[in-house]
Amino acid sequence: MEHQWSFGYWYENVKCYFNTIETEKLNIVLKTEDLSIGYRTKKDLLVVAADINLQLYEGELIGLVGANGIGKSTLLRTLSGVQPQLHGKILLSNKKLEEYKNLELASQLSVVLTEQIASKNLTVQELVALGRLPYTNWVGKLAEDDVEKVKRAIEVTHITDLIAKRCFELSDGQLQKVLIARAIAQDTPFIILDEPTTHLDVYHRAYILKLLKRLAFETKKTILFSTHDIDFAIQLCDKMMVMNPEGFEFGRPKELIQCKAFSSLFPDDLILFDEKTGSYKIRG
Ligand SMILES: Nc1ncnc2c1ncn2[C@@H]1O[C@H](COP(=O)(O)OP(=O)(O)OP(=O)(O)O)[C@@H](O)[C@H]1O
Repeated sequence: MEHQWSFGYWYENVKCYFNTIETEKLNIVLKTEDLSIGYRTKKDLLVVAADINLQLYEGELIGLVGANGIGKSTLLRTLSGVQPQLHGKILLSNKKLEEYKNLELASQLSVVLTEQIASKNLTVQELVALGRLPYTNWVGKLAEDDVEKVKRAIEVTHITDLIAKRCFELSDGQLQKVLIARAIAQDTPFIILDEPTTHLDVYHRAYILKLLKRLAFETKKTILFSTHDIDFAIQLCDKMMVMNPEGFEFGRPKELIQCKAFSSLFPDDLILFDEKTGSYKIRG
């Protein structure tokens, strides 16, 4: 097993872990210490991944990639507090995740997961406005600033023509954009999205990922998303996390290409990673 030196820790299961010096000036938004994720039933324990030591900084767009079933959703659900960790610590803005009260957490972290939403009877406008709930008074009345944030989120996600529709009337791709709009309206320092581009056409995949990139850069938000669009993620992300059966690799896309993180992600009988273009090609 190879080891990688990073911030004074040896990570047993990490082949490549890069965290370049300039990011040390920025605030750490999320930190995990010896995190294990998975599922506990009465009889069994399924450890999906262990020894996850991560530091995510403000203003970073981070893409999480890996093969089907490797544990991306499990990790994102654990980091969002939707399911408990098996072991280790998750610190969000220096405070343990489990110590947050619901409303306080909702002002720090917005989440777009793949689960079906319960509120499909709401109109698009109403669903996006729910993003402001952590900030409104007890009757849920929106102030001028809330209305402006909802309007802006609707505009930047290109869903203005959908606002009067009820959510059950939307296509999967349209609903995906609406959920992203709700997260943007929530205006939190940290955003987690599980496969935000799955149902989108190629133009809107690029559009949404560029929007997330701009949002991270301009508003210093930390945005972590999982994706199977590895090529786009390589082009746009500041950092990437590659999950594989041996553990994970973390760093800038260029650094990960150099340490062959993408080349060894899938069996090479069908596809090969082209380091020059940063994309997969079908074997001839
Ligand atoms: N509720 C659950 N209970 C038990 N095991 C689960 C549960 N949900 C997922 N798993 C298992 O955990 C592992 C990781 O699943 P997960 O959904 O996190 O993978 P993923 O990387 O998001 O996959 P995909 O790319 O296919 O969406 C898989 O082996 C899966 O079978």
